[in-house]
Amino acid sequence: MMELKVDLGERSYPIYIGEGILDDIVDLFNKHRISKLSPILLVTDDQVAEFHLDKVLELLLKGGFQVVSSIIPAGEKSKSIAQFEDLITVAIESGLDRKSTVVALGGGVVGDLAGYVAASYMRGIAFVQIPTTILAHDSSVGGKVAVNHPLAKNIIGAFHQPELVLYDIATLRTLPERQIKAGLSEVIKHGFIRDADFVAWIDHNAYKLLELDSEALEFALYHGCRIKSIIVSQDERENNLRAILNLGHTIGHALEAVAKYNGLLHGEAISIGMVGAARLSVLLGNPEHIYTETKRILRKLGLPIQLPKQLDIDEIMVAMMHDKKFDSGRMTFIIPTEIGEVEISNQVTLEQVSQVLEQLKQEE
Ligand SMILES: NC(=O)c1ccc[n+]([C@@H]2O[C@H](COP(=O)([O-])OP(=O)(O)OC[C@H]3O[C@@H](n4cnc5c(N)ncnc54)[C@H](O)[C@@H]3O)[C@@H](O)[C@H]2O)c1
Ligand SMILES: O=C(O)C(=O)C[C@@H](O)[C@H](O)[C@H](O)COP(=O)(O)O
Ligand SMILES: [Zn+2]
Repeated sequence: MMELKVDLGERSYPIYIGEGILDDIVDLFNKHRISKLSPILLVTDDQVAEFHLDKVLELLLKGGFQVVSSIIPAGEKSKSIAQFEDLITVAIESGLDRKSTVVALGGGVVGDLAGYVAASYMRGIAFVQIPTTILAHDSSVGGKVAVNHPLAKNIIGAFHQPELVLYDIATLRTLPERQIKAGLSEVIKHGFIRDADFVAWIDHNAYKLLELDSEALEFALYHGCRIKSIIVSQDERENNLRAILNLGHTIGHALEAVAKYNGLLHGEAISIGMVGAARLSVLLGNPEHIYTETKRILRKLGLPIQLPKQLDIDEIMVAMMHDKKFDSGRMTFIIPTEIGEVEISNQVTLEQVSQVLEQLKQEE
């Protein structure tokens, strides 16, 4: 089992990564003092439940924990105020108290939603992340928890760090192919923002990653979590530096909202957004290879690079104005200045943005 630390003073916590480590869940929960006297609310979705819920429930119950499980419908639409309220109802009716823990078993949707329940219930109770997607190497680390509003992605949320992250790579073997590719979008994002060698490694090992080769996967997820945890440790609440983790998200989040959280996966939207950020970079005077390389590698990972033609550019522009990085009338973009390096910029004009959105519809 590999271990990383998210270094946040008294809110520090470990990320455990390894194949088969769900078997150690009881020992890890005991080590991190998860209460056995108060009920745990275990949140998962109907697809994850099919493959992984029974095992987790059985281990926890045998280990002496009291567990109430709640299964939400799979998919981004569950990151809603309505679903949040339903889970709070379950928490009240099941007698969760201040010593209770919310456990998220699933991808980023379950993690963000369950985390927001943990952040809000009785003004905040303990939270554990058990990520089951590749993408969730990102969402399970860093404490951003949220639900969506029809007009703006993740606009209702909090910062609420987990007690621990238990990442069993064996759970990834039941993932559909499209979700594997979407997850790799955030893995390569971590390379694009901080580590050109990691990008080169992913480029070289792309096919191994797509086939879920154990060694390659473990290295990529460990490295992705490591880059994320270093950045979060320096700027937990996104006062500045942490915004670089948003590469591709100014455009990507707007695409998700305009698509009504349906049809475009988060990782896919971010892939298109990263091509957009690379195009903006070139418009701002950076070398052309930033765009061509970004696009080539994302394509190699089987990710979309073209903005869906049915999405309306004016609607996307309006959605971008609701981005949390929008500041004093200007959009903020994370701009790659080289492969593996980025800067935070609010120097991009609205004309440049709409020009790039038009170009993104023509990408091939
Ligand atoms: N909080 C953060 O820092 C952060 C970071 C990145 C992304 N996010 C959020 O994460 C969400 C996307 O996460 P995601 O891509 O994991 O989506 P997801 O949670 O919807 O999972 C993707 C799909 O895979 C299924 N699934 C999950 N694990 C499975 C498994 N092991 N086997 C079979 N099927 C499985 C799910 O049922 C779902 O249908 C978005 O809402 C995004 O905004 C948050
Ligand atoms: O952890 C962060 O910070 C990120 O930006 C990671 C992103 O991949 C993630 O999608 C996050 O939820 C976006 O945050 P938001 O503040 O733009 O909603
Ligand atoms: Zn993201």
